Amino acid sequence: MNGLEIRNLSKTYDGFSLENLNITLPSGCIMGFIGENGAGKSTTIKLILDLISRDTGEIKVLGKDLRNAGKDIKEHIGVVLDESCFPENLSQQEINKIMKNIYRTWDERKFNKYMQQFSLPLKKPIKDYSRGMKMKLSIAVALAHDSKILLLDEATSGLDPIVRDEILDVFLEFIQDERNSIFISSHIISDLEKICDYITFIHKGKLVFSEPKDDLMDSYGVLKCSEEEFKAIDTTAVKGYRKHKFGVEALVYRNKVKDSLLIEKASIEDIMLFHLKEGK
Ligand SMILES: Nc1ncnc2c1ncn2[C@@H]1O[C@H](COP(=O)(O)OP(=O)(O)OP(=O)(O)O)[C@@H](O)[C@H]1O
Repeated sequence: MNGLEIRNLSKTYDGFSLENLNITLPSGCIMGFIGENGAGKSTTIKLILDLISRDTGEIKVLGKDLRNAGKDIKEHIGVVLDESCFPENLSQQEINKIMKNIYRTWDERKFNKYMQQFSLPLKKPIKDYSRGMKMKLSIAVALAHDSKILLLDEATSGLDPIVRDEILDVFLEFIQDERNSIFISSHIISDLEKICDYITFIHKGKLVFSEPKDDLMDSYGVLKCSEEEFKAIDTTAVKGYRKHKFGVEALVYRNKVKDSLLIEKASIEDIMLFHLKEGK
């Protein structure tokens, strides 16, 4: 079964449209969701959760449309949005008590394990937490109710590199169970490159690509060459380029460029940035 399926999803706001989005996230996989500020990532995640209403299209989470799914399915969806939504005067242990009443699937032992692992204080009220501490609490809650899918909107922003690395390990551990999956938006593309199986890129509300990370990294390379060498290349081999003082840097399809030219590995960030420079 797929963790997430989106078919022909559209939503229009005054001055912005998310158009005809199609995404499939198989179980056992992590999908990174990337795009510039205002591309439509949070809108998509809110649409998936049915927090806002879609204009057209189909969305299935764990095989069900959340518009008419019962409470059961929601117990298995872990969500972290980019701001904390817990009452600020409560401590982690008070949150624990509340969650026990909200989720039949609440696993107190697991929650406490994460509280220890993330070094979160037992009694301090959340209002006195740092931003990173609030994020860690939200992630622990998302993981502690037998979630089968995590929907994460900028869940690691504001965390330092050491904590982020620790959280990425927690995510990798989570998908060891092949029934589980993760859909995560982030501007920290190097993090996504480390853990994701699929990368989905949207730009101005439109899907640019949604593909296995390894396919993207195998297909593209960064060519560094002189202007003369660049002019000699088949234009269909070039996805985007920039000129600088010493020549040209271009994102190219590896199999369309002759072997004698030096092609370096392209990062996901390169692939994203050069797609935006297409034809320039
Ligand atoms: N409730 C709303 N009413 C009108 N426009 C909205 C509303 N919510 C979002 N938008 C618009 O939708 C567009 C996409 O916003 P969204 O928050 O989905 O982007 P994003 O990709 O998550 O950006 P960021 O990386 O900055 O978080 C923006 O132009 C935003 O102004």
